[in-house]
Amino acid sequence: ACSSGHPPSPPSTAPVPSTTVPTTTAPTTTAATRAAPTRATAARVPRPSARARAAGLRDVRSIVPDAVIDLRYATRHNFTHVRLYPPDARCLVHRSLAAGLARAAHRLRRAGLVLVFWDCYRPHAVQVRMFEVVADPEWVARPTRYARSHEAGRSVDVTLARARPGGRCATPLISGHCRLDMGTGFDDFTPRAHAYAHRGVGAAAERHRAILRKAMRTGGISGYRGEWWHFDGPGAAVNRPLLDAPVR
Ligand SMILES: C[C@@H](N)C(=O)N[C@H](C)C(=O)O
Ligand SMILES: [Zn+2]
Repeated sequence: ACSSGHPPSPPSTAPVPSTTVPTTTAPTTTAATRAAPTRATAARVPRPSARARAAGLRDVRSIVPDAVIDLRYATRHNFTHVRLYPPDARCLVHRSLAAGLARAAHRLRRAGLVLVFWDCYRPHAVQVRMFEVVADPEWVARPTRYARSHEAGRSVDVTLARARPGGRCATPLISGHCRLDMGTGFDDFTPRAHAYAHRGVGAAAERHRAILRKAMRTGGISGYRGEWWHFDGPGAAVNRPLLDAPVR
């Protein structure tokens, strides 16, 4: 469930310099619809805009340096088929998610895995547009007068990839990593996307979903039963004033 607000603000910062690693994309995507995901580096991450900082938002790369950033809503490769964010959008999360994400990423790292971020803070106007396309609160939170969940920067959409894979990828390569099989792609709004779905979800995918949930839970971040990729940080369900922060 989510919230309400203002349209995304105009750009206020220069594009974020980050390491862009060539990627092999899923066969169904094309260069025209898919921006290259970026892999966070240990290099200094530029500060988010003043408005984002005032809202308590941080660039996730300053929290999880090895995160793979694949913001689908900054491309047309998403369920709306429209680019909803500027191409240089960043993954911004509220500071209340920082410790939990760092902890989850640490646990995954020890297993040779990295977090891939599909979505983070989401401006209210984008939530409104999404709900116009899929008006089903099970899949897209209904916008209200308040900021919650993604609109408050307190929820993330994530998947897993294996770092430094040896050999070929059975699943698409992303920034030199093999994405793990999770049973469905992002925003697959079918029953197979339910976090605990069994029918039509392979044994490996079920295992991978459980690994992701467990790591996030270690960081106090709860999975949403309705979508295996959606996770809520502390206080995500609380109604808060709408944020007026740009996504870059
Ligand atoms: C749209 C999907 N990625 C998502 O985040 N859904 C939840 C329910 C939301 O909109 O908050
Ligand atoms: Zn989500």
